[in-house]
Amino acid sequence: MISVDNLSLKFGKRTLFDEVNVKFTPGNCYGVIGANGAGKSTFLKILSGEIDSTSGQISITPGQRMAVLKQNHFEFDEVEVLKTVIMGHKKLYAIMEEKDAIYMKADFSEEDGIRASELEGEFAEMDGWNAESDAAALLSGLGISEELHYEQMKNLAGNQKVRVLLAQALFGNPDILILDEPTNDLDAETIKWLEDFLVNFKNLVIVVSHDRHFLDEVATHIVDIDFAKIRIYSGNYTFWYESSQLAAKQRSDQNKKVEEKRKELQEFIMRFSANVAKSKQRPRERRCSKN
Ligand SMILES: Nc1ncnc2c1ncn2[C@@H]1O[C@H](COP(=O)(O)OP(=O)(O)OP(=O)(O)O)[C@@H](O)[C@H]1O
Repeated sequence: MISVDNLSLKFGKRTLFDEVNVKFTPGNCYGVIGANGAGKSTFLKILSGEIDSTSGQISITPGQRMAVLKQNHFEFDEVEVLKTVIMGHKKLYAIMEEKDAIYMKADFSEEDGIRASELEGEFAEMDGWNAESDAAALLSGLGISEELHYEQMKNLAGNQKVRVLLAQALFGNPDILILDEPTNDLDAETIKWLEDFLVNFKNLVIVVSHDRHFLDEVATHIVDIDFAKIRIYSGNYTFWYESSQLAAKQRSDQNKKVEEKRKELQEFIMRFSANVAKSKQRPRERRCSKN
């Protein structure tokens, strides 16, 4: 779970977020929407710890692993594709590296043996033996064919890199998945694959997307960023849109009624004032006629 308490962010004189209080709970997929420049990407960066808020607090359930779709397409240029995906699970990857370094040693000591067996235990617990096949399955699902799995990232086209980085974020069943515009550069078939993946994903997802159809398919809740406030609504995008249209219509009908009443009252006051003025004039007219 992620809990956001009294979060504010200011850039110079501009307040991007003002005293935001929201909670994101496991099992839900939150689709983040808002006008261009409302602060969607910035909000995800605060949640993932990439940038700090001006005030307030973000609390994440201890021990939960967060995976974030990387935006820098060149970060892993010198790394093999399959390895890039596995690197998405930092702890598992660190264990693999340490294990390999020990086995490469020419002078393998008793301590090395003890450490290696500890690492093997942790590796097995994390389902490490399936890491490569899981990573390969994700890549294939995202349209990266097997002959590219052992290529370096720099040899891939831009739209292929995006898919590998997406596989990296999805790898290893993270507790919290943060995705900013994941459908960019994906074809319709791959978007469908991602929709199915997210619908079946049991943990917490927070996703920014301009793709309304995608949000309709995956979102269980809508997070609306508007005028420095953040509100969460249950339901997918269409449900949110129709509810907000209905609410806007109800507000507009209500405003019309209030305006009609105000006009009626104004007319009444004018008529009343005119009558009072007339009645004040009459005795004077009478007095004038006597003289
Ligand atoms: N480091 C920064 N310093 C100053 N202003 C910033 C900084 N980062 C972001 N902003 C501003 O904050 C606002 C929100 O940016 P952000 O990218 O989060 O919006 P967004 O809702 O994701 O927009 P879009 O839909 O266009 O991607 C923008 O006006 C942006 O220029």
